[in-house]
Amino acid sequence: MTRLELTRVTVELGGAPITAGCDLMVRDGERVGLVGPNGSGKTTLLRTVFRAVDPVGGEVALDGDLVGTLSQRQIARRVALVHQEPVTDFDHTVEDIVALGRAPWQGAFDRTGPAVRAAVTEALTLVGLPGHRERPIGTLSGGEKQRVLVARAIAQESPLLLLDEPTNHLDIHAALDLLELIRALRRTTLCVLHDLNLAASYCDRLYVLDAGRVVATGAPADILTPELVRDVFRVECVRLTHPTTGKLLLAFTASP
Ligand SMILES: Nc1ncnc2c1ncn2[C@@H]1O[C@H](COP(=O)(O)OP(=O)(O)OP(=O)(O)O)[C@@H](O)[C@H]1O
Repeated sequence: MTRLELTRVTVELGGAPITAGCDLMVRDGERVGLVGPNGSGKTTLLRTVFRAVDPVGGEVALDGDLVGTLSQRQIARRVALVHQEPVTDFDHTVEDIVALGRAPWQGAFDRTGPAVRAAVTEALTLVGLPGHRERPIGTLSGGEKQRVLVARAIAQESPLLLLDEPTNHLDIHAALDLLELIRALRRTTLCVLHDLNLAASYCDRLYVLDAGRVVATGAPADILTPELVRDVFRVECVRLTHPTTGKLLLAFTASP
């Protein structure tokens, strides 16, 4: 069982308010999306979960435990992060990166131990990169790098997965592939996504952030109305139904 609960979370950075009184819950097994315009506070909210940012107000709880009472190691056993920056550390091999996922579970970090090697093999096989183990990370494509970060999260065995724009640098095939891979992992996930159609097809529920506040939450088809999209994202759209998946499909036009 895993459960993430943010209650009235308020964050200030550099003396400026970034989020204000945000409530957000991710229940066991759910795939929850966090959407909103650039600068609305999505990444900041995500960062409160692993204490990269401490709120000035409100609470963040993992399975009922306030994250402020947990060590980084305890948090890392419960939460894995797949972030948006491409891996730029050219010197490390794929194996080095994935093995880092085992660090929260080890006494003295030993990335060459047989248990770690087995975990790396299993994770790389799951993400479809079993032959990439010895490759320097800098030689991989953007899609492959993202898969390596997912493999690291798999090796971490944390029940909650946080994803910050995981499809950002990916072409549409790689983006759909990655989301399908994450869906197949069946972890509880909170995922920041910019593409509302990807969010609508991938997520059970969405939270919409605007200027640091949660302005809507619910099933994508219930909340992504033309009015909300206009108010929050400043574009016009019409709602369609995907002919094969039956999912909500938004067709956008720039506002006049
Ligand atoms: N360390 C910091 N000091 C001051 N302001 C910050 C800091 N980090 C972030 N901010 C500001 O907080 C606001 C929210 O940023 P955040 O990255 O959370 O937004 P976001 O919704 O994830 O944006 P994007 O979609 O562009 O990634 C932005 O205005 C940003 O400039």
